[in-house]
Amino acid sequence: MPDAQQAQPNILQAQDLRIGHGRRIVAGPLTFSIRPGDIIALLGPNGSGKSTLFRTLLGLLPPLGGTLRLDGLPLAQWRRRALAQRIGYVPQSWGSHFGYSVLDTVLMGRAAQLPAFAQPSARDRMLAMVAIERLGIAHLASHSMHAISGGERQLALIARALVQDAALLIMDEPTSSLDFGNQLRVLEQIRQLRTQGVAVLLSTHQPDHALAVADQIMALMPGEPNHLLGPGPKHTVATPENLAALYGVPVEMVRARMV
Ligand SMILES: Nc1ncnc2c1ncn2[C@@H]1O[C@H](COP(=O)(O)OP(=O)(O)OP(=O)(O)O)[C@@H](O)[C@H]1O
Repeated sequence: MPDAQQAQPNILQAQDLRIGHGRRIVAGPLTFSIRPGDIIALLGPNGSGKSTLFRTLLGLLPPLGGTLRLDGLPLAQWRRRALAQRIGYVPQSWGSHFGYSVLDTVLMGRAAQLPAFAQPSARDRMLAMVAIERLGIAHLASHSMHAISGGERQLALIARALVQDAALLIMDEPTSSLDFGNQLRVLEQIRQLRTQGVAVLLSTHQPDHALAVADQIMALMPGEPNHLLGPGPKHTVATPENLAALYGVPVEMVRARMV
């Protein structure tokens, strides 16, 4: 990590955080911090608590222990709108029943930055179109979100997060339903966010994607409750031994390069 980045104050800091549902602690204690420009990949088998962690970081689930601070202030003290201006979220799927167009959906990303009830401006529309073009879906701008493929919908949701101007983007398996070309395109977009000082925390079931895009990796290791390995430099966390312990299968690694 460059020195300048290390000197930046934390955006998010979790100290001995315990996460879960009701009284059941799924994982913890978790201690990590996220600074501007960090790209951190979160690995963990099915049911290990990745979504539970994201929901906790988004203020949708209360921590079951420890502390969680955004810009130094306990997360519980943040108002929802202010939180949405600081943290953007890219879900795995689009749950809306409304037939919004791709452009309208991406424009919703600007809403967090606008005064309440304000209409998006020409600049907001321009920023939305730029993001749509960056992700290669300009030809779908006027299409309904219901009338495009799952992978195209995911690209639209990533475009929506890009225009949000949030300091931290949380991405739930951002490449899961994308074809090979779009996976590389999205990983490249994520890497470019670092140059804009945006921090990204993303989950993935593909360790090779974590190695391709992240600076640091952390993993929810099996246990009662699950515990955190890392975050640390990617090649020290994603070792064959650690990945074998994480997924319960023998792992051999070969180095390949993404061009
Ligand atoms: N709403 C809920 N109420 C109670 N328990 C839940 C709820 N949602 C998830 N869980 C449980 O919490 C644990 C962690 O689930 P979570 O969805 O966070 O895992 P995950 O790592 O995101 O899994 P996947 O990779 O399959 O998406 C699991 O044991 C799950 O059954």
